[in-house]
Amino acid sequence: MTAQKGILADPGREWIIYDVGGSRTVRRAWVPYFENITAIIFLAPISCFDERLLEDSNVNRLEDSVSIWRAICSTKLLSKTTMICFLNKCDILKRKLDSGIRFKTYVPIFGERENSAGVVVKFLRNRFKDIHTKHSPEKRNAYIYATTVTDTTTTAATLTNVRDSVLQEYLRRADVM
Ligand SMILES: Nc1nc2c(ncn2[C@@H]2O[C@H](COP(=O)(O)OP(=O)(O)OP(=O)(O)O)[C@@H](O)[C@H]2O)c(=O)[nH]1
Repeated sequence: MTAQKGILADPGREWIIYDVGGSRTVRRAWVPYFENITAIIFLAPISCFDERLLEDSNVNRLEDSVSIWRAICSTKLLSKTTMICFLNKCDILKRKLDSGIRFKTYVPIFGERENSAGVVVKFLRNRFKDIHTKHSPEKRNAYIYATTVTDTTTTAATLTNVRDSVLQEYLRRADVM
């Protein structure tokens, strides 16, 4: 795990940003170390729907992201943490779908829906949201964004929304307590 101090769309206020990539085992192992953190931004690379993990060729990469998201959402230590999910690499997803690769070949429950980026993103947004609702130990909101983080202009706008969502959630909880 690498840690980096940074400013997240909020001059004057520091955030500690942790990058917790790595192998499948490492990705799951960090969860208990994040008790009491304010928010998690989970990046799910949704363009990987037709790829398999390097470390385990039996596992689809999108399904791996779904299962880690489920594990994070259901972790009791993180029950007060605001969950933010970036459905990332939308540009690569669009390129793949436009080239004729069928999403339903890899995700059969997608069924006969239209094979377009908009429809796939909507489907995945609902899937990630449903998992969050079903598995959260306590009632809370999830903030799910479709992103292409290499597009720095739209990502700056998304991060401003994220900051506002985190603040609103923080204030809402302070009010409730
Ligand atoms: N086109 C595109 N490239 C991206 C996007 N997000 C990250 N990348 C690139 O993808 C490469 C891998 O970066 P990450 O995805 O952050 O790294 P990672 O988590 O170790 O790798 P993955 O498991 O492949 O996601 C880098 O070259 C990034 O610049 C995106 O939304 N669109």
